Order: sequence, then C-alpha cells, then structure tokens
Amino acid sequence: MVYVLGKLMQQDVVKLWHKDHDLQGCDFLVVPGGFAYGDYLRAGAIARFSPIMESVIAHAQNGGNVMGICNGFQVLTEADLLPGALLQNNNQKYVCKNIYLKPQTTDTLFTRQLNADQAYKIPIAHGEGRYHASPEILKQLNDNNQVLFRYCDQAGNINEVANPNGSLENIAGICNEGRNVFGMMPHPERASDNLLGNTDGRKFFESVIGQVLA
Ligand SMILES: NC(=O)CC[C@H](N)C(=O)O
Repeated sequence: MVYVLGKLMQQDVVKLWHKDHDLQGCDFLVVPGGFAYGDYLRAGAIARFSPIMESVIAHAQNGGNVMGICNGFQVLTEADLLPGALLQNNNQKYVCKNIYLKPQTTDTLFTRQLNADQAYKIPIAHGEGRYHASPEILKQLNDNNQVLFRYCDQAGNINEVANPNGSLENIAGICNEGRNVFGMMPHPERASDNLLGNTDGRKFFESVIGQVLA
C-alpha cells in the first residue's frame, strides 16, 4: 500500500504505528490488509482497540476520509465506523485468488473515476470476508447507495457463482452514510503495478487522488 500510494501515485505517505496517537496531519487514512494480532478472537476485533484507533475514529467523525482494505475493512466494521460484519468464509477456508468486482456507485471519492459497467479483476486473500448485516442495515445500504462493489463474473454478471465467500448480496465493499469511510475485502493495491501483470486496481487510487497517472 505504501509503495502504491507513494511510488505509483506519487503521494506523500506517512507510516503511522498502531501505538501512535498523532495522525501527523494526514488527510487520507488507510488501514491496510494483514493479520493484526494474528486474527485472534476475530479478525480486527483486537486491533480495533489499538491506541491509534481513537484518532482514526475522531478523524472519521470529523468528516475525514478513511479507507480500509481487507483486514482494514474488518477493523473499521469492528470499530463501528462501517456497518455490518465480516464473518468466516462460507467454505471455512482461506481464499486467495483473482475475482471480479463491479462498482455499484460512482458517487464517492473512492469510486468516482470507475466505470460502473466494467468488471475489475482484483485479488482477494482472506479467511473472514463474508459480509453480513441485518436486513435493516442491508436495506439502508441499498437505499442510500452505500454499496460500493459487488462480486461478479468476468462478464459483469452478479450471481452466486461469482461470490467467493458467501457475502450477502455479493457485497465486496461499502461506505458509511457520510460517504467518507470506505471498506472493501479485495486488494486493489495488489493490482496496481505493471510488473504484476494486472493494473485494474490503479483506477481506485486514481479516483481518490483525482488524477490519472501514466
Ligand atoms: N489480506 C488480509 O488482509 C487478510 C485479512 C484477515 N487476516 C483474514 O484472513 O480474513
């Protein structure tokens, strides 16, 4: 993530440690993927109490942008910055593969430069990625246009076969009501460098910075 934002997107990046409190003036916060506290208890359940999360929550509550990828998404749901929960995949296995995603709204900073008719190829790598929420929350997400991405097949069809983990309504990413907190299970940062043979993920970051970079 640091490489993609710093080298490829040419942004000033500061690495913040989980025990820090000071956000050092960062305007866009990214909670990256990984295995915080070894996924003990539930992925993200302990990291949600890391000292820095107080500042992250305050930043979000003041309208600041926060994005969580994979383990970051799990942390943001545990911290109640995003609704719903990420449960163990329906096949009880860690799944690591390329999937396809279809943007469901371009009305956010994170998706504004995406093509809503395109299926983006992005890798997933998680054991607890099954999005779950109550019927009330699901309705709210749909009514407010808060679903950012759904899993689809290569042709862009959203169906059960294309759902890699059993997420409700194929949901792969959402935002909060204020549209300043974003979370997604797939990893666009792993599909941003030419060297990796897939740059479908670049557009997600270009959306955020508002520029297309060569
Ligand atoms: N790639 C990740 O961030 C993995 C998230 C988490 N450790 C899981 O397995 O669900």
